[in-house]
Amino acid sequence: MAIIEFPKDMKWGAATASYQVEGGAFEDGRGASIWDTFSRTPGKVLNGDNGDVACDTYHRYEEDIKLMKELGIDSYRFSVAWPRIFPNGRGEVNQPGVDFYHRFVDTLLENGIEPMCTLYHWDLPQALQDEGGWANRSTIDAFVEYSEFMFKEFQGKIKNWITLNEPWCVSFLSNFIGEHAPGNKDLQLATDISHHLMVAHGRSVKAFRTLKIDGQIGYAPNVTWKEPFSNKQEDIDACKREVGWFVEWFMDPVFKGSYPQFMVDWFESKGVKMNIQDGDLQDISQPIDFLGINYYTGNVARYKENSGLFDSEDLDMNYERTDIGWPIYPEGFYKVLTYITELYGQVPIYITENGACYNDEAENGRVKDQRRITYLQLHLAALKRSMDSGVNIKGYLTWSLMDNFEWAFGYSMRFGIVHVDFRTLVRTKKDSYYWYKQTLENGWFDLTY
Ligand SMILES: N=NNCCOCCOc1ccc(-c2cn(C[C@@H]3NC[C@@H](O)[C@H]3O)nn2)cc1
Repeated sequence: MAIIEFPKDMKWGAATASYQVEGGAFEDGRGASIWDTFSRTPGKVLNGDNGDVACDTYHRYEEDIKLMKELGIDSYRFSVAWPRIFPNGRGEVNQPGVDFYHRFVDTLLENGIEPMCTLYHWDLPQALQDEGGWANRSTIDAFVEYSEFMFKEFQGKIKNWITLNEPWCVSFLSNFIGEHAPGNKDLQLATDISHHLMVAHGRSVKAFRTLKIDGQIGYAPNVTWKEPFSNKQEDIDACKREVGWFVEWFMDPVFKGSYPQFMVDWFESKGVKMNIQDGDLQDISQPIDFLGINYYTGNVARYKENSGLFDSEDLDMNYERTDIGWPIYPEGFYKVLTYITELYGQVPIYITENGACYNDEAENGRVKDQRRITYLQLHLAALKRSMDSGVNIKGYLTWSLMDNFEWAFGYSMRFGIVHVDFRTLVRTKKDSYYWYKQTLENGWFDLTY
């Protein structure tokens, strides 16, 4: 037995994202997004799944907010579908789309739940992609126009803003590895996109400050941890490159005003050059109010010549894995959080995503997902350990409130503490929902693993 206790003022929440839960893909003037296109491209999404209906949150949000209220969360992280606001990415506003988010946010507030709004969680308007998408610097201007509209429209209602979700996924997973929309496989393109995303983030923060919006703003990179298999310098350096791809690449420009030279040099060795324009790094390094961190997994790794992008290989340490195949590595959570604090100081951090994929089904109105409870216990214990080491954690939002469209895995991979039957859309609270509810109520839990 070990009681893991958290500060009374810590914020607790849950997270989702527009394309993964909303549905209503063709309703009330919503424009197409790159994920509507990608999911309709044969072979890109498992079982040919798409977000046309998803969890139907577009119509069932009152039921979902009731679940949040019963859960007892302080904050709910959602994202706005850019093409619902600007069907063509810029210019004409789609008022019914704006009205939906007002109804949604008003209902959250009426139930005492703080909205945490992500402006960009991957559903880029297809009209912008048709002009090159994030590879085209004009998309930066479109994102600033969208940001400014949202800041002004929801001023006073939304006080917690996130510009970008997981820029690593938007740039490298989607344009180098090619697993996500739009599915390119070009390292130079992906690197250019990573830079344009960060410029868009910085200029959105600048707009937030210029408009004197009441509230706080940050962004939410996803991170991992790679522990060197040995003390050999080659193993240490290989892991530093792997972690630097997620941490320093997306955080040095914000907190230090420059890209990490060891990564720039490595990319140059792969034939990639940086295309930075005057003023870009000043824009990117606008001070932010908090850093969102998304963590799921990590591993032990070592140097292996000509293996992958960074001459590294993950080792099979026989760690337990979740149903999506990711090693369960809570030590990595502690390590990456303390590493970030060593690099950038005690930046206020919200864990904006952490959770596990387990595909337990509902039986007689119950979902026994004990493995998810164990995952959450181990990672919250690691989180508390990082807090005791000086990491400035302000809140924890689990991914996800409910099972949803898990991108290229479609509906086959379940991350929710609420089960969704995608045939009937019936929601069923899992055992982990009740465990999380109790933990939020107490502000502590008994680590029974
Ligand atoms: N380390 N080297 N990797 C190189 C090889 O990568 C292969 C695949 O990589 C990745 C990395 C990360 C992810 C990922 C998924 N989620 C879950 C979503 N988060 C936002 C929310 O929408 C959730 O659905 N978060 N992260 C997927 C694949």
